[in-house]
Amino acid sequence: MSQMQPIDQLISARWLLPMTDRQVLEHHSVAIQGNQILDICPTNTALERYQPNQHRDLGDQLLMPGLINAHGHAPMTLLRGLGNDLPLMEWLQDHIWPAEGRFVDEAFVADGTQLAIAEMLRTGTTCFSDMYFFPETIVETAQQHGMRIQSTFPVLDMPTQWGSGPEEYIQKGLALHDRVRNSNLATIAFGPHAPYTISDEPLRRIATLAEEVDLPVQIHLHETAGEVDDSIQNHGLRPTRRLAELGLISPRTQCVHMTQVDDHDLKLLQESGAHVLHCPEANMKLASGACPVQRLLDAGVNVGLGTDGAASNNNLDMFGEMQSAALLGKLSTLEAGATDAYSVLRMATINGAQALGIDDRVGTLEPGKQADMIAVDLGDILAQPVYDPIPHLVYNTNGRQVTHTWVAGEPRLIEGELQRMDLHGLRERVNQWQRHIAAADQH
Ligand SMILES: CSC[C@H]1O[C@@H](n2cnc3c(O)ncnc32)[C@H](O)[C@@H]1O
Ligand SMILES: [Zn+2]
Repeated sequence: MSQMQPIDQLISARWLLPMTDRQVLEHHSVAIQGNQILDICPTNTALERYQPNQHRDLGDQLLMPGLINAHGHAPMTLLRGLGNDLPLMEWLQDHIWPAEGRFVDEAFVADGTQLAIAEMLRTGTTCFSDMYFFPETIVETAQQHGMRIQSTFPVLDMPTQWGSGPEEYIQKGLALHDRVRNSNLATIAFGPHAPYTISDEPLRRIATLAEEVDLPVQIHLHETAGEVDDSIQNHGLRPTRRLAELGLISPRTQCVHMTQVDDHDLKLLQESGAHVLHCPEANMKLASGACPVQRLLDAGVNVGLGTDGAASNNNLDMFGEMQSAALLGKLSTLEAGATDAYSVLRMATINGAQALGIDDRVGTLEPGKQADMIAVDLGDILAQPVYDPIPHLVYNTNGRQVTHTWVAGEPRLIEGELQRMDLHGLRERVNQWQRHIAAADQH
């Protein structure tokens, strides 16, 4: 008789979506050893082949890769709902930047990040990219709660609570990179805020350093038509062209928003291998515009998906974001076939991983990859019938249907309950922040 192989965990479900192609596997299991996927096979075979330390049979649920929120500002959960129904610059200048100037410190960043992590783990996100002040605190909080992160350290011309100017931001960011270079969960990237908050000289320096140290660069780009017009006035160039001339449009570049794309911009993106990160809900809420996602995908540009911060969304639920991406893509082109459900699921998984440069580790369920996975309950009567799980996930599902979340094989959400997080203490601190911030916003 053949020997059964001892393994750490076996997780079985009615449906399994590996996201390596459009297949939906039925009655399959994932075998996990340590933090990695060892095998994916029919459950009958798995039960003959493996002797798991723990076997979790999820019944009428679906297993898929954890979602990758490729752009956001985690601590801004504490500013959720501050300044609504306003365009970008009014929202930033009259509400957000004054509140940040007054309240952002390490405690604000730690509490806001924990709140964001609670929401993201609860709604199926296993990896997030972040751009905010005090990235050291953000990375530490993500590591404490076992979440995968790309932390992009901000670089701007002006001084903030975190630093005096480009030189100090870069020096602190690179020191953070040095500290986490061996981490399994955290990677670091440059985060020049936007073409309108940083001048040519530091942008050129970032391009050189990113190449030398081999780090990605994430930047808000072409968020509004106004940004493009201002750049033409101030620099004689559209922002993407300006960045390209400074050496900053390359396969390591993650361009956030891109609601304005002319033929020349498209060519620059296509030929450089730069990535686009689409944030449909923030773009709709601030009336910034619509990123031409299908046109980019058709041209071979990799497009990931992000929520942006909770202050312009106003949640971090990537299921809602997928639905918005699919619907906005159709409305803005008047093509029902645009941004189809499978393409949007790819944007929220493997495309995000590619943009962040971690697709060798996450983004699909495959042997050898990290066990970053989620289980989604498709059994509720309100979700019946399920003809095809792929469109069902995009058009019917919301983040609260996520029942389990694993990061690197560790369960962070079990049967809807966040593990190892003091939600009571967090709620008290968030209430305190709200009282202080609301009082200041009225003056
Ligand atoms: C430099 S840290 C991040 C900085 O970005 C601000 N921010 C949040 N959302 C947006 C957006 O959509 N466009 C531009 N800037 C944004 C945030 O308030 C921080 O100041
Ligand atoms: Zn943003």
